[in-house]
Amino acid sequence: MIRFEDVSVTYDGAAEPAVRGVGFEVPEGELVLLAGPSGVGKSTVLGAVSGLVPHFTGGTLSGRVTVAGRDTRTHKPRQLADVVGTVGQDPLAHFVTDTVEDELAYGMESLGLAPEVMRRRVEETLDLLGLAGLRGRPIATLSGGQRQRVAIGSVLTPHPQVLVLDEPTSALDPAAAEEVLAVLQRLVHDLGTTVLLAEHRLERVIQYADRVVLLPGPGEAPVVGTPAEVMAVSPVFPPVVDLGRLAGWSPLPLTVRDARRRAGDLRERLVASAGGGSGAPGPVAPRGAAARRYGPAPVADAAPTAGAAGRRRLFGRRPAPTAPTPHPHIAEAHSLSVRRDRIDALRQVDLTVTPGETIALMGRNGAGKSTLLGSLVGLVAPTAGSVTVGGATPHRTTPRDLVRRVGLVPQDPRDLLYADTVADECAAADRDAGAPPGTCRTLVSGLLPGITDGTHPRDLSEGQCLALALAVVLTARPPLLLLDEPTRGLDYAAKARLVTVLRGLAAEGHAIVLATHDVELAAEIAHRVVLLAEGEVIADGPTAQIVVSSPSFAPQVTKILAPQQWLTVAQVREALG
Ligand SMILES: Nc1ncnc2c1ncn2[C@@H]1O[C@H](COP(=O)(O)OP(=O)(O)OP(=O)(O)O)[C@@H](O)[C@H]1O
Ligand SMILES: Nc1ncnc2c1ncn2[C@@H]1O[C@H](COP(=O)(O)OP(=O)(O)OP(=O)(O)O)[C@@H](O)[C@H]1O
Repeated sequence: MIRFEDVSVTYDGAAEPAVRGVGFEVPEGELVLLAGPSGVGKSTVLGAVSGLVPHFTGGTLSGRVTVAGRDTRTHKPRQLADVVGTVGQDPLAHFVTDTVEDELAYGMESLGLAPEVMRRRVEETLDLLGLAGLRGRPIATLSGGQRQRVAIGSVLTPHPQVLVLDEPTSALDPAAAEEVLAVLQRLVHDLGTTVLLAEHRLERVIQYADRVVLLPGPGEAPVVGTPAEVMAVSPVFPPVVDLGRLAGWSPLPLTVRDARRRAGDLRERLVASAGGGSGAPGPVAPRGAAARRYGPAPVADAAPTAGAAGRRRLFGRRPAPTAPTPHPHIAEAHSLSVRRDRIDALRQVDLTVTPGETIALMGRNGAGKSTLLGSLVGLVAPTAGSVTVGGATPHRTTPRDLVRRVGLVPQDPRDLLYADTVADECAAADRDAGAPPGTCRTLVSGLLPGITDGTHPRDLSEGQCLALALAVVLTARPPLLLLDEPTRGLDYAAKARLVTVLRGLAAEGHAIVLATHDVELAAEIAHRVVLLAEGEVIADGPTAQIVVSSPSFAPQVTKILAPQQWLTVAQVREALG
């Protein structure tokens, strides 16, 4: 159904092709996962299927791409629209109408479908994607995940033969991601739809893939095979594979279920090695007041078989006793309520943030995470209650004053980027922060190598764009750092580097609050998880305690090794010595 023959794409002005010598085929009725590191060319490959590359992006495409027999170089995207439905990485760029219902109908209207068919399919899709409650809402008022669901719904309604999806679950909460992937699988199985999907969070998608096309590195030819074959050699792999490699399991398990069946011996080895040694490198306990409140391991909940030393391994180092320095809270919210239009986005939220602690805000799409971050940075004013950051009231503080207290990397990192080149953006960030020249650029390269100075931020891949926005904000080293979904578009290696940078900042006393659906990231880095539901805080406590007890928010390693309570592969590796 989709065929690539020796395809190379070179963007205008680029010294090297973005992808080179790509050849693979996707048969009708298969779900194929396109995987590979950030910036390796996944979106470029997807764009070549829908015709956006090169018709909209410019550049030259050599070789041949055909979809349902049509050559995408000689057919413009509009001439492929009856066959291919595409969702890009930026849902906002995708929308043509103003409301949810209109958006779901738009693609069908352009294809001239009968009104009764349109009506039925809109209703079906609203139900399938859990959008019924939002049907009349203006798209501009939706949360990030709600928008992503609408974008996916709008390409499903015309029932295209081919779906091309770029990180379709990047803004979705874990349960919503599972629902969307189950819907896609049903289309593949029941209607014979062909799906080509790029995704970084392989732990979410690998079990749905019939085959994987891996782009291992820039300009390298793809590796094509079954998920198990490709995962055995891939430079990007989910925690379940990482754990399988560590434990020497063969064949490698790809799902939590398969791994659990193999995990008996590993659990025994972990019990046997729990006798001695030092603590494990989990989220390192914060200093000062936060350490007193959240650092010590939650002893009562620790694994019954692991003993005291083991418990220390599971939950991170017990903090060294510190003098009781009076650390003021860097941010506080008291009975904070925010009403947006007619929506109660936050209800009576109480939150304190202490220097040195890293907090993960988690919860369903639309739960109020971005609104809470927006309140802390003055973008959203409280309807009732109060919020302060560094003693100031954010929405009444001038931006100049506020940047010394708090920095936000927003859900769409492009909102932060204004300059025409990466170099100019970095120079401006250094100037604004009063940092030595080169500070921002060093951070960019440290997070994601391979970004060139002269590139226009608009032309960066999703992960590259995020790395730049992160670097711009990190250059100012704000005492309170807010990150909204900071791992979209980032591969596992870039995520690990981000974790290192953030741990360093936390160790120096910066407070970090991140809104994330990435349970693996929360397990790696957060001392504390605050769970929101419908604008209310429904849980607030040490990460291990909150995520272990939740089927939605538990990371893969926790699920595999339960009832022992491990969070990350790094902890297991350390424990095995
Ligand atoms: N329109 C464009 N003009 C110039 N260069 C571009 C353009 N689009 C992408 N690039 C470059 O091509 C390379 C591949 O980008 P692409 O977006 O295809 O990667 P990706 O694998 O999808 O990345 P990510 O995982 O971060 O989304 C990157 O180096 C990027 O900077
Ligand atoms: N500008 C706005 N006008 C009206 N309602 C809004 C606006 N922005 C957000 N909302 C609504 O407020 C609620 C909270 O949205 P918010 O963006 O804070 O959620 P979130 O937890 O960050 O979601 P996601 O995980 O999808 O990013 C949602 O119901 C959303 O639809």
